[in-house]
Amino acid sequence: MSMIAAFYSGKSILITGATGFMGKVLMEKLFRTSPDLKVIYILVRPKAGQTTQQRVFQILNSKLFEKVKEICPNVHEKIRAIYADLNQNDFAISKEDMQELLSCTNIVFHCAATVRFDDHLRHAVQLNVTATQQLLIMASQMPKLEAFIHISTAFSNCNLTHIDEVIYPCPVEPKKIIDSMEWLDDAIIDEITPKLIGDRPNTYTYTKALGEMVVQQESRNLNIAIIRPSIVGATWQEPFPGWVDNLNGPSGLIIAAGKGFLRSIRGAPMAVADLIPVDTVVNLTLAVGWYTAVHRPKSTLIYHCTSGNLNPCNWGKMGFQVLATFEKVPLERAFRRPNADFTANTITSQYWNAVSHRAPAIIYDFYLRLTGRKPRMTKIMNRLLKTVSMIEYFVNRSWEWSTYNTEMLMSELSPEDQRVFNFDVRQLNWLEYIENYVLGIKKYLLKEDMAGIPEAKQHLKRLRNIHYLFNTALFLIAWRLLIARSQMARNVWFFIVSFCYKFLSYFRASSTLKV
Ligand SMILES: CCCCCCCCCCCCCCCCCCCC(=O)SCCNC(=O)CCNC(=O)[C@H](O)C(C)(C)COP(=O)(O)OP(=O)(O)OC[C@H]1O[C@@H](n2cnc3c(N)ncnc32)[C@H](O)[C@@H]1OP(=O)(O)O
Ligand SMILES: NC(=O)C1=CN([C@@H]2O[C@H](COP(=O)(O)OP(=O)(O)OC[C@H]3O[C@@H](n4cnc5c(N)ncnc54)[C@H](OP(=O)(O)O)[C@@H]3O)[C@@H](O)[C@H]2O)C=CC1
Repeated sequence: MSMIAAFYSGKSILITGATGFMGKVLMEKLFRTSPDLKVIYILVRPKAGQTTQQRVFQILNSKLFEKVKEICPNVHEKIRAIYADLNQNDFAISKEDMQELLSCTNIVFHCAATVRFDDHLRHAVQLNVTATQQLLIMASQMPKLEAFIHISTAFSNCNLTHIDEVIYPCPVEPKKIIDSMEWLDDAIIDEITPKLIGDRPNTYTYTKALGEMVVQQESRNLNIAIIRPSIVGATWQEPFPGWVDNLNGPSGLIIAAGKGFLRSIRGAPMAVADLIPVDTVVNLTLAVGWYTAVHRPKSTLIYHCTSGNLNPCNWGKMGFQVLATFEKVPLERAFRRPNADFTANTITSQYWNAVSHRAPAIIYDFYLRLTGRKPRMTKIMNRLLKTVSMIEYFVNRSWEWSTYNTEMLMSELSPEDQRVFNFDVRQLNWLEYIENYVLGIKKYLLKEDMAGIPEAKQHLKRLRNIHYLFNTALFLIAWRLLIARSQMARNVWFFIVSFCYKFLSYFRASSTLKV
């Protein structure tokens, strides 16, 4: 019997960010392994025209929850969706709901965050810092609380190269930042943002670091742990391999490469691609919840959920395997044949941006205009290049995260728990994982039918022929222009033509002689 699964039985669990990528997988695993848990409270806001109930209904009826519904048929009754907006005071939770949350919750998993790299500092502070502070204040009023697990990111200290499982202070106190966001106007915040984030690349990593400081400062006598995952990718094993449902991290760029939009990224092929499957993060999170509640460590422990130091993969290898998979299972309606690379040189990268990204987009838009349609490729390409510029920081460097606490926890688990809540990334086969990731993107994210693969391959063949035709035409035009303008080119042309003529005459003469 799994001790961790048994621990969650009968428990009331509060999850923030349950509608997000990680939150959904966390809920799924909890229901699948501990179907006897009492209730999962989730804080949900209405979104995109859907009420909170409709959103929950959609999640429970998704492919991800298929297995859960077999194991725990009354899963609908065990989820309590509570209307909440983490940007509001007291999260806009009603008095009755708040009372229930405060009096019943045993474990809190705080996953909600804004993960946008370009979010305005005010908004990123509100969600990643102030909301964390408010949730901790709420947690301190929960008499039955056994553990509070905060999800941070391994990149909260990405300004360092070696990162230990400790909280590193930021120069300005989070409380001062929170206060200042209340009275500074947007223009001033824009001006001071680069100074505040310092040598971090964006507001996301900065506010996640502030969030950790808040956790430390507001911890009081709570049992708290922090988990720092690196770049979270599709599922490795559970509930099935390759599940993913959003464009964050590598997923959007893998699609862009598969569709043939993305041809080159300025990145170091040998830099460590510190990906971590989402089910691995969730397994560690649940194990940490159990350990924190049962063993009550004296201080707040931080757990790095990373792959680089135990089982490293690099960007070059990852890119190669992504392309190899697209050879076998191409995406439908690609713009060009998938062919992308990491290039460490800035000038080469700018060259490829002009030749392989911008120029084809301009040419295609020109073609759309000619055929009476609305141009759109330049806009798509600008968006893609913006995304690429934002991730460049992360694909040009390698980090070393110590994993002392994570390894300690692994050794504390029973063999059964090590199997059911496996977070040993040393067992991961990267080539297999990346292939499943790419297949998962095709199936679960793009919802493409596998029956369409032959047609997708035919389409790629047509694109290859168009590519050859286009290049030949381009060469001939360039050559024609060159010989019209340069005596030297004309001489070379004359030399080649007369050489071919002589060769053919000699060949014809020798074959006549033989007869
Ligand atoms: C060479 C071989 C190639 C093989 C592929 C290999 C890929 C390697 C990639 C490496 C990736 C490395 C990533 C490192 C990240 C490390 C960071 C630390 C990890 C974390 O802790 S947090 C999780 C990461 N967070 C994110 O990924 C969020 C990033 N997204 C953003 O910040 C914003 O969305 C972005 C990119 C700034 C765009 O903003 P904006 O222009 O305002 O656009 P919208 O967000 O409103 O979206 C508009 C439109 O674009 C679609 N979209 C959104 N994100 C992506 C994306 N990543 N890729 C492609 N398309 C994206 C979105 O759905 C919208 O579409 P519509 O159709 O609805 O308009
Ligand atoms: N994905 C990754 O690569 C990594 C993620 N992390 C961390 O993991 C955690 C989960 O990330 P992930 O699941 O990928 O992120 P998602 O963007 O998929 O999910 C974010 C969640 O936060 C919720 N949320 C955001 N704003 C509000 C709000 N105002 N009120 C209520 N809920 C809100 C979202 O709700 P809604 O659906 O309504 O928008 C969603 O459920 C985050 O803390 C992130 O920093 C760490 C490392 C890497």
